[in-house]
Amino acid sequence: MFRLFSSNMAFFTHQIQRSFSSSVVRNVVIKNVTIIGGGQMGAGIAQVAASTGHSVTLVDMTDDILKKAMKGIQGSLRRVVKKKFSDDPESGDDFIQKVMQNVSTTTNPAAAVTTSDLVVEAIVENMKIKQDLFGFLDKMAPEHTIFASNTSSLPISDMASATSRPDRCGGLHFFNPVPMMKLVEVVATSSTSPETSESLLNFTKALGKTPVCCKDTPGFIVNRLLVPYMMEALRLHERGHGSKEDIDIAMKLGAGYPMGPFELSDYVGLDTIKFITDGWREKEPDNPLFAPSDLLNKLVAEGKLGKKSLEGFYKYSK
Ligand SMILES: CCCCCCCC(=O)CC(=O)SCCNC(=O)CCNC(=O)[C@H](O)C(C)(C)COP(=O)(O)OP(=O)(O)OC[C@H]1O[C@@H](n2cnc3c(N)ncnc32)[C@H](O)[C@@H]1OP(=O)(O)O
Ligand SMILES: NC(=O)C1=CN([C@@H]2O[C@H](COP(=O)(O)OP(=O)(O)OC[C@H]3O[C@@H](n4cnc5c(N)ncnc54)[C@H](O)[C@@H]3O)[C@@H](O)[C@H]2O)C=CC1
Repeated sequence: MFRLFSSNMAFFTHQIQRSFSSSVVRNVVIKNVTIIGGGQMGAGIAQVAASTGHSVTLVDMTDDILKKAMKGIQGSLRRVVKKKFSDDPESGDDFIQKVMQNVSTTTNPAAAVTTSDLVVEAIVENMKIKQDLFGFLDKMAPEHTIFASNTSSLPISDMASATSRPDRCGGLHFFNPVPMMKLVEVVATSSTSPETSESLLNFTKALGKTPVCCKDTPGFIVNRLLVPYMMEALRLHERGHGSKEDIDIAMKLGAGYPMGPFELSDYVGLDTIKFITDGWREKEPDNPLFAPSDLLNKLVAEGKLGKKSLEGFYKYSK
């Protein structure tokens, strides 16, 4: 009887402590956000976080890249306010100014994380480089800081294993273009604590996005379906069964997609798609969904990476 009572007491005490500690964690509102990588995704995430009142530090390797990122954010904000403040352009200008004031830039990641509540990693899709970054930042960031990766395809748990805080690591997978796309996949590994997941979910809602919860499986939900579709479109074209233009028109007008698979691949970046499929093929060499494409390999080898290099499947002007 006593044993039952004491184990019940222990259970209730644990529950009380748990609800107390999780409510404390829940009350930590993410305010200071550090974004590592100011490319197309990092700049977009910085823009949305700054637009929703967060204090953002954007980190990249050179000042020139950061200048380009800030210019991109300003250009994208202009497109947003043109719609949002269509009958009040002065308020639109004020909004842009306020948002830009919420973003600072640096090439020093160690300094950038010292007051950070959340770090969002959006650098190149390479596990070794991401692990090195996570391991380094782990030593620099405060105890409470949550680390999130925007990876398209790599296991979050492998990045978390480079840190001493796997319970405070998770995935925040945004979609391109970040200011327009409503979804964020919130990824929990088997080590991610419920409090971390909840903080990440709350953060995505504060950004005005719709989160879905994902397990730490290859491609989460969207890319596990989108990447095989895109590779199948490539193979269809390589077999000579359709021009890229016709395949794009077909999927837009026949399936209601806003972009066809070749347009979307150029938009995302052919190097990123190659990184993803090469990585998945290494793990599942016999899976025909991840079979290589000569055309994709050739374009990437030629530096034709899509819209960002002004040529991929199609040509683009600045
Ligand atoms: C291949 C799969 C492999 C996956 C590999 C990894 C990738 C990932 O991990 C996950 C991903 O992100 S997958 C990609 C997800 N994104 C998509 O599917 C985008 C599909 N496209 C669209 O939704 C529209 O074309 C879109 C919204 C982009 C543009 O809309 P429209 O087609 O109507 O064309 P526009 O005339 O250019 O734009 C209309 C208005 O939208 C606003 N806008 C667009 N881009 C913007 C941006 N970047 N910033 C701010 N506002 C923007 C804008 O109001 C624009 O009007 P204008 O400014 O007057 O042009
Ligand atoms: N392109 C897309 O549509 C999407 C990409 N992603 C993922 O987001 C991540 C970034 O992708 P993108 O923005 O497209 O790439 P990107 O090539 O446009 O930008 C990457 C940026 O990271 C910087 N960088 C690289 N290593 C760094 C380091 N150690 N420290 C600081 N900065 C560093 C680069 O200088 C570059 O500016 C990748 O993991 C990708 O898989 C996720 C969703 C969509």
